[in-house]
Amino acid sequence: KESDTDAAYKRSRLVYEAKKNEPFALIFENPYAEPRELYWIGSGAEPSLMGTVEPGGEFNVNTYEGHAFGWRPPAQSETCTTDELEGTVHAARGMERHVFGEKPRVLDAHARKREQERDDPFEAHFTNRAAYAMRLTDTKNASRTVDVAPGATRIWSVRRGEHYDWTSGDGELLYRSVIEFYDQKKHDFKEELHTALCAEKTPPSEPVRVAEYRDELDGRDLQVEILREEPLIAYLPNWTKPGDCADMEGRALRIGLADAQVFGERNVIADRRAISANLEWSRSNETSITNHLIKRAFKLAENLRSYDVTPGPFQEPLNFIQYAHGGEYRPHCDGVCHRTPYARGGRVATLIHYCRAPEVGGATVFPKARLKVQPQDDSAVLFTYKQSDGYMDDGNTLHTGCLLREGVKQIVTMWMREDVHDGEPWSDFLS
Ligand SMILES: O=C(O)CCC(=O)C(=O)O
Ligand SMILES: [Fe+2]
Repeated sequence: KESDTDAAYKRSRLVYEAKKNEPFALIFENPYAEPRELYWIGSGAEPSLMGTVEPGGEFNVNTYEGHAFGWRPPAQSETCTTDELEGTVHAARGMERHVFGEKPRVLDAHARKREQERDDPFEAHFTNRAAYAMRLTDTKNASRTVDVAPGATRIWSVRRGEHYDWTSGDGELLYRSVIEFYDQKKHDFKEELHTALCAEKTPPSEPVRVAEYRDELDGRDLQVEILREEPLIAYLPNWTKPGDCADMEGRALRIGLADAQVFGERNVIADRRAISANLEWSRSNETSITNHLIKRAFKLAENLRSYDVTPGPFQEPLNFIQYAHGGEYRPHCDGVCHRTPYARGGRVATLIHYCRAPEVGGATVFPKARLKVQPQDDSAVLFTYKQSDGYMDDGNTLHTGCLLREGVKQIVTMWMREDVHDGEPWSDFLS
């Protein structure tokens, strides 16, 4: 007599075999600039033409597990033999789409389910972990709003990519929950180190001393407002000249501003909600505004911290960043900030140009150092994280771009590295 386990196994094999023989949909995509002919390679002598796929176009077929397809540029000859094909692929369940020229991508059952579910609604728990009442609002539907008492949890149906705002009793935006992926259930509002610093009631920090700085490159006398000595955090009023920022903005817009890095499948990013473009050192125009600004900033760092930093194409590109309402850059260090020895080729300092100051919110704050810089047009902030003892900072340069409450904020971030040169550019030191 057959055991239950054997019977169950046989049944599952039968279901599997049956499914295997069911047709499924497969989309072919032509990424090339010219059309491609799509062929089915059956058991016959010659592949048979299914149709022509236009540049960027798609072609749907219903096919079966293991069936073969091929493609080639059109009008090579009236007939087609397999060796005239430019590429071939075997259809597999879970393939769903095949891009000519690319490796076949077959999703296993689990990945297929995930893919389908990615944008499905699910229930998320929003908990107010602060000691005061907060209001929660769906940013794509402002009438969907609810008060959340201290300690209380609200359960809402949400989808990946949505944003939910937490505002205080007086209507100030304090936190934005971002639904980064399907089934991310827990979304808490809690006071973080930077919350109070970022709030409007906290004024910008006063300098501990003001230093005079002679900018030899432009023949200008500038003031350096030292907010902290070691690691150094300094505010630089009037750092850029009229036209400097407009030039960098123009370059960035010509390149095109795009979302911050995309990490594999995780393409909703909560930590840095802004669009940006890299501004490279200009090799064709050595006296470009960007190059000049880099030279000026490096001189300043050399002067204030005796850093051995050399400007040039071997340094990282600048990053033009634009924040809109609700944008922010959550707390992070630009370099290493946990008191380890400086490693050759690493970042030692950051200079942020404030090109367009936000109207409300959008300060840069340093939670551990408890400092706040409120951007003004054409000012900048410089902070250094390689200390004079050769060790890195211990967290005082941790910083955040606060939530932008009104207006637009445009900055240009510059990083400085020691020990980089033409033979060993910055990209050699990515770990
Ligand atoms: O937007 C800001 O104020 C901070 C930007 C920042 O931290 C960065 O670009 O690394
Ligand atoms: Fe940063």
